[in-house]
Amino acid sequence: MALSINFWAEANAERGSYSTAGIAELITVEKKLMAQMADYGSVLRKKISLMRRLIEQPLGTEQISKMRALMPQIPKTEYWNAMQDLIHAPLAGVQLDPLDSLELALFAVDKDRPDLAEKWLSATLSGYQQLNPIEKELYEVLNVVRESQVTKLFELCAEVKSFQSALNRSGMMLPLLLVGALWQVLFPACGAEFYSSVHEMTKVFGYEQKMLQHMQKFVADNQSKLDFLRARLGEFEQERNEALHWGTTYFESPLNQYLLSKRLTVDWRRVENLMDADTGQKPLERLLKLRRSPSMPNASELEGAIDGLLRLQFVYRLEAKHLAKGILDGVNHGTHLSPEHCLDIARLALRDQHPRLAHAWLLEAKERLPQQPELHPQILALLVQAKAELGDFLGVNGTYQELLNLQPASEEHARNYEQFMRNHAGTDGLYESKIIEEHAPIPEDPSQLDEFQAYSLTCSGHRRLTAGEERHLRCGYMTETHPFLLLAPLKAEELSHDPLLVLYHDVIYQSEIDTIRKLTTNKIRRATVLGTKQSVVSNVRTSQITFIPKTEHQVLQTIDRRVEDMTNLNMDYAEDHQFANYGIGGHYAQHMDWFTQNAFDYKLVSAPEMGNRIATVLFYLSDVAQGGGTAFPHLKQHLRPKKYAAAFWYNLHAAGGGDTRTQHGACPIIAGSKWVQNRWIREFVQSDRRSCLLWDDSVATFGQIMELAKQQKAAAKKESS
Ligand SMILES: O=C(O)CCC(=O)C(=O)O
Ligand SMILES: [Fe+2]
Repeated sequence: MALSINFWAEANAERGSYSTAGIAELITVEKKLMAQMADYGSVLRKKISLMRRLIEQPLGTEQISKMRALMPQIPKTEYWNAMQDLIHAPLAGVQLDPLDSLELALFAVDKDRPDLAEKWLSATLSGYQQLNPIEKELYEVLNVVRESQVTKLFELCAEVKSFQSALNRSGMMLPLLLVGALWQVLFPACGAEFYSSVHEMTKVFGYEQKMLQHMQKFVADNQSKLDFLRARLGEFEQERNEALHWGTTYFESPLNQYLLSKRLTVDWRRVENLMDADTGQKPLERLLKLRRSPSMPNASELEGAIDGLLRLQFVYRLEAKHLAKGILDGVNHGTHLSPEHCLDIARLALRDQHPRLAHAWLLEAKERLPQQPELHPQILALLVQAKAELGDFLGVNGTYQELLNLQPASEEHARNYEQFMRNHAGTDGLYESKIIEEHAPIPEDPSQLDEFQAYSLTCSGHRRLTAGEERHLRCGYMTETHPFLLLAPLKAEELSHDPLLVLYHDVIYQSEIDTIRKLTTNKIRRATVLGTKQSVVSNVRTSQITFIPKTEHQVLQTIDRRVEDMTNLNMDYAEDHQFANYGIGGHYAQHMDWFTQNAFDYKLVSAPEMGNRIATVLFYLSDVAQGGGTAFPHLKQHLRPKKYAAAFWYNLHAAGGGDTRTQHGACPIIAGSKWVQNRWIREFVQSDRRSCLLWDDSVATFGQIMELAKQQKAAAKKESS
């Protein structure tokens, strides 16, 4: 262009006026000029077509696919390290593309650093605002950076920040949201069984919060995509309606021709690209990563949760109708169960030989049928089974009728009903109705109780000492075992004389508990019990435990000195400190702490040279909102967990044999979380502390015990005189 203007200027300057020759010359010049222009035009056309190709090209797909192919080759750790460094980098002087800043912001969100995420989101926004309109549109169409999304992310960061500070305030697990950096620490390799520990549950509860955020992001991304598509749809429809309205004259307008071709080329391509885009892929990947983490409860843990619920129901004789409304032992927890929940629980109850409980849950499921009518046949089919097991044959008959009315075409129901009628043909019971109680009646004669029943009834308070039996027990201050106790006597409450069971109050301090909580963080694992030949995970004991040697912290040695005062036993011969946490439904069924000969034979006992567990001291490191006591069925004692208290009992007879009357169990937790510490003191060498009897007092007759008491009394009298 510059060339042609100069040309004209030069021509005019030289000639000054237009002569014929001048005009002829001018025409030649004009021809040259035209040729130049044609050239220019072709250059321009080329440029335009190039630009069009550039614009119409599916944006960067080739490069993206090449990059994607390269991605797996990039060493992940280096990439993460680089990102890690970058998110902390100061912003001054850094001019990043908004896409890059957004990537860093998301990385920071992933690392639970909402503060850093906010910094990078601000950079994203300012970068975005500096884009020209075409670039902005490009970003929008590609759905990579949108102002509205960035704003939403800002809100998310603020939410995460307030959630974190709320957790800090409530003293719950602090690193709940620090998913990225603490991934390894938080996801122990053995996997966590969340129902067995509230501690674990608070952790996965935190992960669920993250999952919700990913889901929100997924919905938001797809929403933006749909919003864009819906807007285009509206525009296209409107243009088509106009065209239809005008008929063929519509295409006579070059403008309309242009609009239609533009739509069919560029606009539709954009729409296709967007429809084809993997919107929400990233949040989906993050969600999947969380869901696949070993901490996530799996089907067996779901069963464990139901198992825990059924245990609570059985042990505390709770009613399904209350449980389904969220009322646990009189306390309303504000939860409501659906027919499907009730059915799931009933199915497991039936499988685990709790037909009474199954029956009650099925009635609850039936009551709620309007919510999920499609479950009706399944409920009735299970009800038939439960009623049959409980001998309510008239009920079975009626339920079959209901089922056949509901699904008259079902050959299976007809076959089962026929079979049932054949089996019971001619029996009177078929027409007898039976009232089914949710819980079996409590036998009047305690000798009829099996061990689990006795333990359960002790937990629920149905089995306890009479006032007469309690009369002999004493409370008081203990000062004997150490001179120091004269200054700070131990508050002791006697719960049983023989075997000795004492509850000490205020024998551990909050500062010690705080240290213990720090020592046990991330160490607790699902507890096992001794099987016949090995230690096994079992529903008999659903807690999480860890052992810590006393050398690990001064506080453990201080506690042991106190235990020595409480028991007058030599703490050199004690096992490592055991800490346990029980979650909702968590329990430890009736057991004895002492080892059987079998356990010694199979070498299941650690440090067997120290002998058997002569005594136990059980510290309560927390209160428990509901349930979670320690039940001694033989002693008819139920100890409510009381923070700072500790129970002490001898496990062995004075002659060394295991005392079966020390059988005890940790009652299931209804609500709350229970922390305890076990000190298991071994038999060797305690002879100077608790003298061994030469005769076996475990098989002593009443007469022998009376004789012994008499001798001891006489000896004491002699000593004091
Ligand atoms: O947690 C309790 O109440 C009892 C625990 C217990 O008996 C044990 O760990 O051996
Ligand atoms: Fe125990």
